[in-house]
Amino acid sequence: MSSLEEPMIFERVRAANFRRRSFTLSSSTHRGEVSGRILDDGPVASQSDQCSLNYSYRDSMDFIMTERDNDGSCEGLDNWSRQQQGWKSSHTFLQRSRTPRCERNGSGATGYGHSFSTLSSPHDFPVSARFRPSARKIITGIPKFVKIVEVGPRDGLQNEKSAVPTHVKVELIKRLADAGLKVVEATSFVSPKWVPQLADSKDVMAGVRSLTGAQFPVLTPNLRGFEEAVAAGAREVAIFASASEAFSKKNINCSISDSLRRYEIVMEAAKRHGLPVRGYVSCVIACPDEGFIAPAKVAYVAKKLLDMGCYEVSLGDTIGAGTPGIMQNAFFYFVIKYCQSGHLTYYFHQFYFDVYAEPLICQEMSFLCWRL
Ligand SMILES: CC(C)(COP(=O)([O-])OP(=O)([O-])OC[C@H]1O[C@@H](n2cnc3c(N)ncnc32)[C@H](O)[C@@H]1OP(=O)([O-])[O-])[C@@H](O)C(=O)NCCC(=O)NCCSC(=O)C[C@@](C)(O)CC(=O)[O-]
Repeated sequence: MSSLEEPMIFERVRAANFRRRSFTLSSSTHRGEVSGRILDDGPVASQSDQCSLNYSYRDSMDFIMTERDNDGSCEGLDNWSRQQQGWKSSHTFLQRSRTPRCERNGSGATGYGHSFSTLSSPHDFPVSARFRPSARKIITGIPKFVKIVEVGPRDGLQNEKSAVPTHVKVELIKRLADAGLKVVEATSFVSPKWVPQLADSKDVMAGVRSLTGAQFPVLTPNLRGFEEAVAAGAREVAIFASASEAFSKKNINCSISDSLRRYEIVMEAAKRHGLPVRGYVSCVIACPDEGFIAPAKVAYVAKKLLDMGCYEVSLGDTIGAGTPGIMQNAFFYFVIKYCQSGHLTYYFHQFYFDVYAEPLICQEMSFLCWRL
């Protein structure tokens, strides 16, 4: 067991904070309503299946099920991806408000401090009988331990309106590590035109390079970022793709497929340097522009990242759209099914906790759901 895999008493977390409460999720965009309860010991209790989905979510699932290759590869996903080009969910969000978490000079954006109505989603669509046992197994099989990846110094500070002085960032990182966090994402080596808040990444790394007892991965969007990160002393990097085309373009100014090609190059360089690479997939449940994202798209991008060599892929619920129902139903089963050899984590934001578990943990963090 590595130092990252610290046991955490999950039952205690649940018992202390998951309050029983009722909720109703409804949508005016389609005649759907999903209702249920968040239970102390499990997620959604019931669903009223009145959803009328006007795109073939089930069909896409079946397609992938049948197209999966005998050797376990996911050529079927590639086929599906090609066939679905231009696919758009006809669903839209009902958003009570959408307030970008940051003002940026450029158009790069991932910070969506959302507060929106949760709707019945394609992910809430009841899974067919043959999926059910595995889905249950996934839910009951988690987790023996929890891995926390603290991303505040990076994801948090990238959204600050005013510049945080470098020494304050370094002190924050030190204190987070002192508090026992074993992985603290320190900064990003991205374009300062896009994220001016993290323009001091080299100096931040200089301040934390000598720290021991924790890992300090950094985000690298391209080869240039990777090389600068290595020169600054980074010993682990992360690459970040998206399951949403719109988000990919807004965040890193390229399509999903271009980003994957770019990351292949970063990965090759990382292998030469012997550096571990973590992967992110943003918008795994929903995108602020595209609406709900098909799990197949998520599976496709996650698998690509794992295949190219990421030791772990974090599934980013970027705008906090995940609900217990979504988790219980097709979504994770589906993604896991096609990333069988991989290691997946669930990346959620404080929003999730606010809604479902009180601000138990007041940091954005990744949550180790299961090990495959
Ligand atoms: C990817 C690019 C660079 C493409 O940006 P671009 O404008 O398409 O690329 P470019 O190659 O034309 O470069 C533009 C300028 O940036 C420079 N440049 C180019 N690369 C670098 C670099 N590495 N470091 C420093 N500078 C760089 C480059 O030299 C050039 O400078 P100029 O010639 O105009 O003076 C840009 O879009 C970018 O930096 N985006 C980063 C956006 C970002 O950091 N978003 C937040 C992180 S992702 C996230 O938060 C999601 C996550 C991980 O938390 C999970 C979740 O919640 O979903």
